[in-house]
Amino acid sequence: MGVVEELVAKAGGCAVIDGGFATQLEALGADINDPLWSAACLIAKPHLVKEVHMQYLEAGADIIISSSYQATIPGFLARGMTLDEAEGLLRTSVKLALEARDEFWKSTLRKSKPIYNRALVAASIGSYGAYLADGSEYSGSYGADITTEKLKDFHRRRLQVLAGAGPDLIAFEAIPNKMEAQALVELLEEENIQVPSWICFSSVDGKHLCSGESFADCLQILNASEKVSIVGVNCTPPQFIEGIICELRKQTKKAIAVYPNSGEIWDGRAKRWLSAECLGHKSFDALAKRWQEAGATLIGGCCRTTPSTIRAVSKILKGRTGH
Ligand SMILES: C[S+](C)CC[C@H](N)C(=O)O
Ligand SMILES: N[C@@H](CCS)C(=O)O
Ligand SMILES: [Zn+2]
Repeated sequence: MGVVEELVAKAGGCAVIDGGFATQLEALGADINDPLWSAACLIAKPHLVKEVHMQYLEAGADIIISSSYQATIPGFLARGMTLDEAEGLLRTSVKLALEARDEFWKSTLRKSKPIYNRALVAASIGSYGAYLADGSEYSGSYGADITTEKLKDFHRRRLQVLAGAGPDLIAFEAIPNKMEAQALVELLEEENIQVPSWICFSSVDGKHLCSGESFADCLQILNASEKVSIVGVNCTPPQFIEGIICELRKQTKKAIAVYPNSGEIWDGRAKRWLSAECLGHKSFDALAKRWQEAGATLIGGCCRTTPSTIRAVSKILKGRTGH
């Protein structure tokens, strides 16, 4: 059994992923209005990065995702760093998550009735659109010049460095189009990455990827790869998740991960969240139960969800929680 299957089994059939990372850094006072977004904290506020990981572990997350979503080598070079420094910061993102996991696990083992699982650390890799810092992870429009080869070149070194930093998983997050899915699958093969991966898409209509392309077409690409253990969606409004799980279930036998955002909408130009009516009478955790029943085995939250959200999700999915 692989590490993920083992964790899912230990968690009683559904593992809990953490919640919004960048937005929780912001809630703790970090300024992430920056082209590097949350990765700016790797330079300026690494202690806050670790604190957010700790908050999600305490809330009951079985999987924590590193702070590297928008941490890229070209992004750090544009900040005036050397290549060594840029690669060092990528490693630091994984190191901070591993340290938080290990410290939290050690403290848990000292308790007489441990209620937690030893969490896994997923190294985050955001899309090319995240690096562009213009909200294009929600449009999937990368322009006519972008090719699969260019996307592979963009992702290659970061993937090598993060995979070598000792995470349990690689989490490709908010992938908005089919070309990028193809590039990632080819890259995992070319680099012969041994760390299991998930590829999660973003959607703004609940029926297609953000680009308008079909889940069925993308799943065909992912199904052909043994390097991709888990498929799913993240940073997508919660009201669309149940329908997407049903669609994914038809298209794949791989495990399904879902970690939607709060339903608020990101204004990529103004760089702020706009409120939206979306949950109706249902709470996020009540929806999480339905996502489990629909067939997702890894469930958490993305932007604007918080440790309280994850505590409630953990409680409803496992009947137990942190404090
Ligand atoms: C998931 S979105 C809210 C991330 C932020 C975006 N890449 C930006 O920098 O504007
Ligand atoms: N893991 C990232 C995803 C952003 S869409 C975060 O939560 O900040
Ligand atoms: Zn998000």
